[in-house]
Amino acid sequence: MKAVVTGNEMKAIDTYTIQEMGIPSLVLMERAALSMVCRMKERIDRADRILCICGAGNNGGDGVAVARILFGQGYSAAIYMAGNPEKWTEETKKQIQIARNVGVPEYNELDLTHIRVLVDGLFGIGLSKTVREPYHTLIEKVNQWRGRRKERQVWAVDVPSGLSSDTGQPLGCVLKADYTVTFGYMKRGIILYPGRELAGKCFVENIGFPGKSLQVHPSAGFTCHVQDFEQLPKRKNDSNKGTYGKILVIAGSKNMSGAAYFAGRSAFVVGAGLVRILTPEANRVILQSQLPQAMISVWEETDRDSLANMLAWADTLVIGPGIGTSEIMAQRLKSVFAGSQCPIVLDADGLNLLAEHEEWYSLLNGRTILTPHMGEMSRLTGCSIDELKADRGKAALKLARERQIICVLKDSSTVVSDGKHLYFNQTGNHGMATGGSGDVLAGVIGGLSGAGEGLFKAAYMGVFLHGSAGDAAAARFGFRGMTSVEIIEGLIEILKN
Ligand SMILES: NC(=O)C1=CN([C@@H]2O[C@H](COP(=O)(O)OP(=O)(O)OC[C@H]3O[C@@H](n4cnc5c(N)ncnc54)[C@H](O)[C@@H]3O)[C@@H](O)[C@H]2O)[C@@H](O)CC1
Ligand SMILES: Nc1ncnc2c1ncn2[C@@H]1O[C@H](COP(=O)(O)OP(=O)(O)O)[C@@H](O)[C@H]1O
Ligand SMILES: [K+]
Repeated sequence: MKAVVTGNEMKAIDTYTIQEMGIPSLVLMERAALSMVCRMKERIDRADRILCICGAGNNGGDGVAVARILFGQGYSAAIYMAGNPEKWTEETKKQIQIARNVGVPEYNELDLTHIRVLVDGLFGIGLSKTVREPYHTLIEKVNQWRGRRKERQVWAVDVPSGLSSDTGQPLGCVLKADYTVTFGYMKRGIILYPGRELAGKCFVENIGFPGKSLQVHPSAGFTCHVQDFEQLPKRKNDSNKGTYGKILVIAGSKNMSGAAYFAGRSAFVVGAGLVRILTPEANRVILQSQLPQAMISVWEETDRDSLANMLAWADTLVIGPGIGTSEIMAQRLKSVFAGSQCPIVLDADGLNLLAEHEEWYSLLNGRTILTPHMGEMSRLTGCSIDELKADRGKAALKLARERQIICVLKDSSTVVSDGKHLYFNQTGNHGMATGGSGDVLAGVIGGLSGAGEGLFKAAYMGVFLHGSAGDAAAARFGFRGMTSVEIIEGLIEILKN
């Protein structure tokens, strides 16, 4: 797992490193600039004209140092100081002084005519509120210059200027980058859309912040990488089907057998020992033929005693895909919540029913993972989708804390919260915007929970795994061709490897 920080969290780590650890600010800056130059050299030519646009803050100081190092190595690099000289920080002043001593060319006016590579050191994590003039006009001018011309490159220092490093939203306007080299730790705003797109390809460079800085100023946010697959529950030789969890999937309605199939099959694929699907009679034959490994029970033959037996049997319940929102289903869900004690993954129509029955939260808290997409989240919270997207992390954290549940807020950039921590997902792709993809996720999380994972870990590992499966599916079948069936194949492939 790797930390994902807000601007303020990064500042606290910065300050602690400089003031308490004694690493001088200029040393960090030099390392930041060196790491950036190293990345750039893999992708630029010696003949390229490079212009570093620098603001008054330390982001500008980094930009000046980048220009000076490139110039010293024989590249055609120049500087344009965009910020107000009265606001230059001490470090930035020092960098300009060094650059002038060395003889790095300096533009007095912004002229992009012959430039091929632009380094954006206008604003970093110090940007507050909406970008003011004259910077707004400057950013628009650079964006126009870049246009869609592939031969022109923009490299953002730390974060693209104008982007909120906390929410991924533009603060008025953003200088669109092809590459971003971010220092210390990944920033939330670079993972969350539209920031992820505006930042281009991102490199995280450790420029010497000691681990102790993060221990003293821990971040609430984190993300997972491929090595975190190690965290998945281990399988044992000396085991049986009861070892890996019994999952009861309550899913499907008369014209929706697929939702039950996807959730049930995915729970099996991540390793569940036994899966039982409770669904209407109309789905019995379909599911028995499509998913013979699952046990099928039907609502029409379920009385109070048999429901109690099923609930006592299950280690985890996955509830909601394709169940509809009828009054009779609402009554059934209430009996399920009241009659069970095990973890619950509540998805889709289960969430829509919950939005109409707030009193159910008292039956759910402490043992439930809610997996809303933006529309369902809007129904659950009463906030508009735009309000939710303005700060996804905050929205997930708030619901989780207030309702004492785990919130998986699904989107192109999914976040997961237990009310204290925030997982930011980096796997997955637009090929996953396909019917049934969410049902697969519910089954994956249910399967992991049934295998004994804690709720929060089952939720974020499930999201990580599901996105990775989507990436494997896209690699094999392409974004358009892949459907939820291929996402399940992707799951099988990555879990095998
Ligand atoms: N401690 C350090 O010395 C280090 C700093 N680093 C760099 O320093 C950056 C942070 O530096 P700063 O804290 O100086 O901040 P920034 O350089 O990101 O931004 C501050 C500047 O932007 C102006 N500004 C802020 N909001 C504005 C708005 N809405 N419209 C117009 N102007 C606005 C401020 O007046 C100030 O001049 C990081 O992003 C990183 O690039 C790195 O070099 C790592 C080490
Ligand atoms: N553009 C995208 N990038 C990454 N993941 C996506 C994207 N679009 C959708 N997803 C993922 O696909 C799943 C869709 O879930 P959901 O909307 O509930 O689908 P359904 O109701 O069809 O099952 C979520 O896990 C979501 O994060
Ligand atoms: K920048």
